[in-house]
Amino acid sequence: MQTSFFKMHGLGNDFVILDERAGHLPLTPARIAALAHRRRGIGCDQLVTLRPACAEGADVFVRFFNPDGSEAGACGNASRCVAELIFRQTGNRRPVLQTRAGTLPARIEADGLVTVDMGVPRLEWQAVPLAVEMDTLHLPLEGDPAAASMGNPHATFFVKDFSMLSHGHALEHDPLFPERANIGFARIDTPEHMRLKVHERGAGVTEACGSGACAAVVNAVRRGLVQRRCTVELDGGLLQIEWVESGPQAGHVLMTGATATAFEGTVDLATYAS
Ligand SMILES: N[C@@H](CCC[C@H](N)C(=O)O)C(=O)O
Repeated sequence: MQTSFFKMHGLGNDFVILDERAGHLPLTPARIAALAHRRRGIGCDQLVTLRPACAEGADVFVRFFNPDGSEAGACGNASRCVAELIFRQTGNRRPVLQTRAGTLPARIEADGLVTVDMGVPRLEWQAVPLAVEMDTLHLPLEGDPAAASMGNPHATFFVKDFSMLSHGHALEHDPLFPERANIGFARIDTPEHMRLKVHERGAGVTEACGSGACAAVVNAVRRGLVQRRCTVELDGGLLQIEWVESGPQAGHVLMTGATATAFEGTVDLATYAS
């Protein structure tokens, strides 16, 4: 079964994008993991599928899968890549993406960067989710992280260096996080600039994590460490994040950055584990 795909990335956070708008593909967690494998498959941080939208005003329904086969409610960089793809296919500079985490309006900027409105962060312990009732601004873990949901669960540690990165896997699986969590390590350089590395749930350390950047800025603002507009420097490049204070988008988190297409191809799904 020959299926065409796009290979795109946002700051080196890379995606295989499969189009299911003309019919569902036989994708299982095992097949997704096989396709995402770096040596035996196409290789990606997330596999993304496009289906016809059913939410009013949305152009496409987007789903995100980690290389371990698990599904994520949100993926910021993949959302920006899909917005860019829809723009290329339709000329629409303001595509709207339906995701499990909500309907996300996007915008292709005049300079080619792509902005996605990631919606309003959820800060209640049940929404992250956390295992028991607690203050999401101070989790009872060594290093005093804060938690937030951007449609997927994040914990942010504020650090002086990145020596804790190797603890990412153990922290992802900490019993505090019943659905596991993406673990960010943020070094605050100035109130307008932070350096961030993220161990992603189901994927490991990636070159960039868009939802992780949004969560890090939200948590840093809550701690009084940065301004609501902040540049986040990831291994793969820069994201501009704004947690909007007032106006019609008040409370929403906007993320702007570059996207790129690496290549397009076809793959025979039948040759991958079902
Ligand atoms: N790369 C992402 C996040 C992908 C999903 C994440 N690993 C999860 O399981 O929640 C991004 O750019 O946001």
